Amino acid sequence: MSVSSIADKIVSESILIVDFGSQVTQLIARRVREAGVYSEIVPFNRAEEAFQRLQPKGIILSGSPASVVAEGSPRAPESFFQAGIPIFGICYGQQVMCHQLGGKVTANDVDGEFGRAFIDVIAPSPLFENLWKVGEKHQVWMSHADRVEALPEGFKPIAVSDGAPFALIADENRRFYGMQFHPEVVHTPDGGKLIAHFVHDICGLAGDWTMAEFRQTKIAEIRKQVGDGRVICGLSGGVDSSVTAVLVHEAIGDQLTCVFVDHGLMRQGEAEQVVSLFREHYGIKLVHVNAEDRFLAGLKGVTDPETKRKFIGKTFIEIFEEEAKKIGGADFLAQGTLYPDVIESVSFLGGPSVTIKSHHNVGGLPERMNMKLVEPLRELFKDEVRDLGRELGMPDIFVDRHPFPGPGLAIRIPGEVTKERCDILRKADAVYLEEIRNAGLYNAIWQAFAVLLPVRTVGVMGDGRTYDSVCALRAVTSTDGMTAEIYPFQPEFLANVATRIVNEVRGINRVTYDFTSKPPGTIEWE
Ligand SMILES: Nc1ncnc2c1ncn2[C@@H]1O[C@H](COP(=O)(O)OP(=O)(O)OP(=O)(O)O)[C@@H](O)[C@H]1O
Ligand SMILES: O=c1[nH]c(=O)c2[nH+]cn([C@@H]3O[C@H](COP(=O)(O)O)[C@@H](O)[C@H]3O)c2[nH]1
Ligand SMILES: NC(=O)CC[C@H](N)C(=O)O
Ligand SMILES: [Mg+2]
Repeated sequence: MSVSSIADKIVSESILIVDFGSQVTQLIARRVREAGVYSEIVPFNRAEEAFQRLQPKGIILSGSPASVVAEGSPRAPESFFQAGIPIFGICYGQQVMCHQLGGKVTANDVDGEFGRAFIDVIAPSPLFENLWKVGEKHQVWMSHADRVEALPEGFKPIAVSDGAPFALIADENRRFYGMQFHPEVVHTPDGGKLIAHFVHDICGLAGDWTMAEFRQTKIAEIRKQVGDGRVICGLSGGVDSSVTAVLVHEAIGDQLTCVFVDHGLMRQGEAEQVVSLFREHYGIKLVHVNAEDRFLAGLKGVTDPETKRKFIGKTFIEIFEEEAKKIGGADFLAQGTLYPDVIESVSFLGGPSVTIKSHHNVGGLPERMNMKLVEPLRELFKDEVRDLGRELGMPDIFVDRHPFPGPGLAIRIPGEVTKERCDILRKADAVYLEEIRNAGLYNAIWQAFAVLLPVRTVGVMGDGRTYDSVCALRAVTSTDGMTAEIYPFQPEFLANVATRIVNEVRGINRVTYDFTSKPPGTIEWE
């Protein structure tokens, strides 16, 4: 198949997900993609224009914190119910569909159903043929207070629960389905299969969307967007920018120049590894900027976390500008922006959210440099980016790498950042990661690192007194970094790492483990 016909196919064989602001809308996209079908999430108030562009083969309406009966609560475009294509409403999505089609929804602020529930299947449906049978009970996950009291014409219940007589409803003629539970979360064990049945059996999509096709489509798109233009890409060696660089390079070759900024805040051996992989494996044009002195000079005496972050972000931008000028200017900036970074969630809380910490990113760059953005990973989640990296033949050492923040070790050294303290932290971090790798735990952990605390404590080594720094170890599991659980190491493992660090790293005489989940903690310490 030619590249352009693949692109046409992907766009025409898609599912449109209408976002009403649920916390878990992204998971719907995820399940659809797992079923081998391309999908896009759009906020409800922009859904109509997205429909025109995509011409989807099915629509999924998400949940919402809003109540259908509240004044001004969101609605699906009326035209969707006349489009002649299947619709799948989840929770609020079911309620809003029933409300708009003439059913009745009632508000309930007293109690609701939150958490695990069971549904009884009471009628057959093509939605779950070969999956569920009449008379069976299935576990689902509920999170609602409002409920549908009367169904619109044409609908009938096909499963019921104690709290929701209309747990699952269908209008088989129009191919409209609604459910009070959330099939997209893992606590609904068959939920992913139910969504797969909807996109395959009800919408008639083949489910042959693959990373190989995605790669070809993106390459075609990048070529079309960039033409003969010049592109620069900030390369950190992290998963997102590395995959972006390799993909863009495959599309436009030498028109791409990568800029790796070594701010002296990298982990042990990291700068050398990034530069050699890219120079040797890929022959990608790569500018290696050694800016350690500049960053450390600017960080001298700085102890406030936000001041550190802002200085580092600003200096990154200055360096990108300088490097772009040296190659005669660039028309485009390639960035590894991922789906969780771009989702335009619908805010019901009013007002902007508070700044917890200023993440370094190059978001401020394009406006100032007048460069257009090339963001081929915008639709993907992190693990899908890893799949794409593997599809591109990239080695595991890049693809499976834990995320590493742009400001690097500076935000893992509370207090003043000096070269000496960076060196101490680099050694402790390397021991910790080596032990994690040796124990075969690296890929089970989302992110692990050491932090060097500005606290000195007393110890005894070789019968002598020591008075040195404390090192904290952190390891978390997560899916997107927004929430995280601590990794439950065996005590023996941590004791062994602590012994090695205290013995091998001069300057550290005590090691602690951080047991804080996110929230209330954040993953990084600053
Ligand atoms: N040392 C660096 N040199 C050049 N660009 C960098 C550097 N650090 C970060 N960046 C830029 O900032 C972007 C954001 O960093 P971020 O850490 O979110 O992504 P990443 O490093 O590519 O992937 P990962 O999340 O796996 O670490 C990167 O994609 C890259 O373009
Ligand atoms: O590129 C980045 N620039 C930053 O300034 C930054 N701060 C935090 N992180 C990473 O984001 C995830 C969530 O981190 P927090 O819980 O500390 O906010 C974790 O994976 C962090 O490592 C950053 N990444
Ligand atoms: N999860 C949801 O979509 C909830 C919908 C609505 N807010 C309710 O409480 O019933
Ligand atoms: Mg990174």
